[in-house]
Amino acid sequence: MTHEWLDRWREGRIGFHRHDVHPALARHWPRLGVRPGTKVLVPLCGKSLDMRWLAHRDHPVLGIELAEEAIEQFVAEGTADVSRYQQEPFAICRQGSVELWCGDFFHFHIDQAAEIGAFYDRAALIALPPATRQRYAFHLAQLIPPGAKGLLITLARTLGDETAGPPFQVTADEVRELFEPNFQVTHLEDGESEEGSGFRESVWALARRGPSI
Ligand SMILES: C[S@@+](CC[C@H](N)C(=O)[O-])C[C@H]1O[C@@H](n2cnc3c(N)ncnc32)[C@H](O)[C@@H]1O
Repeated sequence: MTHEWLDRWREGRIGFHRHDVHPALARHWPRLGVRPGTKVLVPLCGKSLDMRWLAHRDHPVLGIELAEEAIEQFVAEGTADVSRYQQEPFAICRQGSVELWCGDFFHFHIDQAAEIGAFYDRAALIALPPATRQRYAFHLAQLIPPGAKGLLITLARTLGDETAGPPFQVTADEVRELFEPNFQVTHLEDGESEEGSGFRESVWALARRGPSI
């Protein structure tokens, strides 16, 4: 799967990338009550413009992305100076208040997550095959401190093979199964299914519960 993502970026097969800010982020983030200044973790971030939206609202952003191409494209599309440094095994690229960590999300360690106080997942969970999603939910719970909140956007298929992907369908039952052990899970909305897209999005607010994991 790792190589497939790198191939996609190299070949420009990035249909998942949006050229605008996700409307559900703009609509729901302000209602989560995450304080300005809180650092937001964006796992499997691609070169999402949502990170700039969060940064403009005074949130330092820490994105984690496997593909160097994605990170280079993100900073090339920005205007601020870029600084680069290393925190093994990640190569980090900082532009303004957005830090992009190039490497595998599952290698990102709790010690590196010290300042994180919120998260945003659009097309991260649904990029992962079923067996990896449990690992993702557990890893996220390890990185997020009690009380921290996040927004999660999932997809359900309205057409075609329900097991195909990426993107993978993640049902409401699965969201609850994956996250309820460690998060309070609130369903916020089901989006419209865009004509012919074959998908319907769902938006969730998650709040990390006490220390048990
Ligand atoms: C479906 S895309 C979504 C990107 C972004 N969240 C967005 O909304 O545009 C999934 C991204 O996750 C990256 N990725 C996949 N597995 C990863 C992993 N284990 N660690 C970090 N990034 C990963 C891929 O390279 C790809 O850019």
